Amino acid sequence: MRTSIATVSLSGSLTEKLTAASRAGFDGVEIFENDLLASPLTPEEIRARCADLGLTIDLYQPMRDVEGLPAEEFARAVRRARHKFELTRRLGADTVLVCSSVSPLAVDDDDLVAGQLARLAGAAREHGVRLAYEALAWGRHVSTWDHAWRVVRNADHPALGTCLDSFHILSRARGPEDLEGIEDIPGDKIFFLQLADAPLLAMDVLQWSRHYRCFPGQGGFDLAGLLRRVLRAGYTGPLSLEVFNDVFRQSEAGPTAVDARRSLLTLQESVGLAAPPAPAPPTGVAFTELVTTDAAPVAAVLGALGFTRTARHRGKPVDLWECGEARILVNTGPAGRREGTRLAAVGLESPDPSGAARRAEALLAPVLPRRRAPGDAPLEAVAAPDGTELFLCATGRPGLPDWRADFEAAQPPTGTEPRAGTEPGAGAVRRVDHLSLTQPWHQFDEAALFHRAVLGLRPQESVDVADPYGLLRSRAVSTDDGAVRIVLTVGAAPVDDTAHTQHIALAVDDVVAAARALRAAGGTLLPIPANYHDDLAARFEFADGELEAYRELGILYDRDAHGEFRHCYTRTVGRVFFELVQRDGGHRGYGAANAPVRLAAQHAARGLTGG
Ligand SMILES: O=C(O)c1ccc(O)c(O)c1
Ligand SMILES: [Mg+2]
Repeated sequence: MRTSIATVSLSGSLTEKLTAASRAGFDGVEIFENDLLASPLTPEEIRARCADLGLTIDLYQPMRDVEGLPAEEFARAVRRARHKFELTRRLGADTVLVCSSVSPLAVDDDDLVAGQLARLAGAAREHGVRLAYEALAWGRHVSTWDHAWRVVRNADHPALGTCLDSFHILSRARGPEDLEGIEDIPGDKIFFLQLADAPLLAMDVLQWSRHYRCFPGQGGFDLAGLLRRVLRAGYTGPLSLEVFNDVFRQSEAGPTAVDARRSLLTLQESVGLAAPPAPAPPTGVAFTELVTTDAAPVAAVLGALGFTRTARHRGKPVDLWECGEARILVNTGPAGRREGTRLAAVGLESPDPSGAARRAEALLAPVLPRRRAPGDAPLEAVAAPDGTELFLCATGRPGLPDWRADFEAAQPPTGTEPRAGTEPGAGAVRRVDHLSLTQPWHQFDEAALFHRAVLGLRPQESVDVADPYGLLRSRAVSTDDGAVRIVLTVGAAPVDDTAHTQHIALAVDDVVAAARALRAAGGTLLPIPANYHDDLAARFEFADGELEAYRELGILYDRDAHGEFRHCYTRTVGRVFFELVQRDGGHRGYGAANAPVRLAAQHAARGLTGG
């Protein structure tokens, strides 16, 4: 089916919006009135611009407060409407959207509304256009899809149909019973379908709609369920995104349009209207790559965590450090990169690297060159919205390129013995428990959708985390078995350095032993205030000596219905720090309850070191 996007969903000038919609692959646009009024282009020029860009204009909108009016008011409304109909014709569009009235003058009289809509439709037809009547969820008298449809049916005019808008429908639906009957509307009387999702918020519906709409799959509505009903009704018009969102209004139109199309493709896939290569969810973390201009502190932390440098890249200044199944690449080149230390790439074990890359490509993810340098193993890689490079790996799988082929065993440097003070095994790092990646503030919803749609990870609920200097939002995406867990985090505004951290959480069997071993090897743990442990003592019962060990080492504790979570943190190097995690009994969380204390402790630690 054809895809379309309302210009109100994108930022910038009308020209910028049209260009972004076209580049992202949309077939058409809805022109929002303000975008036209503010444009220096004539309607004919807008029409020509769209044609040049390969876009049709599928809708002009909105017309407001034109129905259910006293006679004199209605006569004025018809005059206004004729101007809009003519404009719509000049744009080369054939449909004008009419929102249900919010005017205090509007009368609660369905027959009057139907009669006036029929007269407006008659006038519209004289200009070669038709009217799509949409119930705003806050309409004065008409506020539900079935009410709008009843009026349209009773008006019985060929140039009058209804416009279904998923936000207005689903924001008011108490359950599937409120959607029953959509599939019985004659398909050719559904003149238009607007799609928007939204997070499930308990708030005034107008504010909710105007500020919090998001692209399908980024909120809590069952868009696929609604779309199936509309398709069953026989609707054949465009699938059009109409998203009012404060963040998108401030973000670059190009990436937003790509995010929008990815969302729509994923929705189309879920109802059988598109068939990108099937998802091949990752089965583990092959490696994490840190890029640093300051290798010594990174090596010191990794050494204290029990990692050993086992191999070096054949052609680049990249070291492989390993401990258990956890592998970390430390990249110290090329010179002139951004200062500091950051997590630049993640290798994900993929059951089908090329299939996963083809899916990513079909869902508009930037696919990176397979070889980064001559001689490198040809690895499939895509870029996440935040720029993190995601390599799709087949470690040790015969017949497929192995990233390790680029590495040769390192000569153990003299004097680096295995970490001092470790009883083998007790606190040893086993593997990566999770990665936590701070997203640019305007890409949080996009990131969650990307990881779900492109990688096949399942998003969990989003949680708010208080930071002393702001509020973070955090949302985990993971495989069902927990083999890959990524926590996406974002600050409420452009973030400072601390909020912009990334971290690697390492799974251990015994976090107390791991923390002691780290200290014995010269590592530093993030100190946690005594008040926190006093509070823990009041909330939980611990075995003798347990809490004392947590106090001493800065270990945090959490519990859910499934099990327990014990964790502590290293110092931060550049943007990166490490967490040691003991996850027992199938605990599903990430220590979100402890995050405010951790964030405050990190701010305090930064103050102390002045860095
Ligand atoms: O918020 C509004 O006014 C508005 C306008 C036009 C629409 O199609 C809509 O869904 C909402
Ligand atoms: Mg709408």
